[in-house]
Amino acid sequence: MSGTLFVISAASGTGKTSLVTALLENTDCVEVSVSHTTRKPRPGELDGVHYHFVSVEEFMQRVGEGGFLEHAEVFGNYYGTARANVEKALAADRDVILEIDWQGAQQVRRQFPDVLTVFIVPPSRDALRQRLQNRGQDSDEVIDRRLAGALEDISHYVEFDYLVINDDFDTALDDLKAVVRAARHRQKLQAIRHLDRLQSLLSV
Ligand SMILES: Nc1ncnc2c1ncn2[C@@H]1O[C@H](COP(=O)(O)OP(=O)(O)OP(=O)(O)O)[C@@H](O)[C@H]1O
Ligand SMILES: Nc1nc2c(ncn2[C@@H]2O[C@H](COP(=O)(O)O)[C@@H](O)[C@H]2O)c(=O)[nH]1
Repeated sequence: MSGTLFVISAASGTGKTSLVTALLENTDCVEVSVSHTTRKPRPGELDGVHYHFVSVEEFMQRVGEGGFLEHAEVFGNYYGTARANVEKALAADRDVILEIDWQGAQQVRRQFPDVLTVFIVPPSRDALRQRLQNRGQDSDEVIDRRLAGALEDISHYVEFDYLVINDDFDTALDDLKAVVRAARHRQKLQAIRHLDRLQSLLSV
């Protein structure tokens, strides 16, 4: 495998989907893995695009078959990353982004020691609440539950390789792009891609 695997995590509402969407618009050779979830679609969410929306029975069957690279329960719903698509993309030298929570990130780290993990940090609790409210897709009860979960999410920041503060959107996007660019220059990957050049430079 020579593509780079990225995990991008954040407390719900911080802006990771917005940042990843903007990143994909002008970055080649990177794709985002579409997760499976038992959560019901929000208005405007499409099956196969935002998530693969499945029943609890179907989800559990896939778990039993070992079809998920990682899976977790978040806010009372199940979420998981299909193993096959990720492994295929990495083998084709494509970078893959997993937008998953800290529980999933822990599982991925154990299987892919070279994974690069990024935690997106909101500017403040008030800003996070405002973003969840402005998004207008969750009831007040769900927003309260997501804010309560945010503290647990944020307490895991120490486990991540990079922290990006999403206060000003464009600054955060630039920071995320810089992480992706730097990852592509890691010695281990560059040595594989430029082996002929390196051998020729070193030949006597
Ligand atoms: N830097 C920013 N400043 C202000 N608003 C922002 C910023 N980044 C994102 N938002 C807005 O915050 C809301 C939440 O963003 P988004 O849905 O991308 O969050 P998320 O982290 O992916 O949440 P979830 O995990 O619940 O899917 C959206 O309405 C988005 O437009
Ligand atoms: N462990 C995983 N977590 C996932 C996955 N897909 C999404 N998520 C996380 O769930 C919450 C809530 O997402 P929402 O779309 O319902 O707001 C958020 O933290 C996501 O990062 C996954 O495949 N595995």
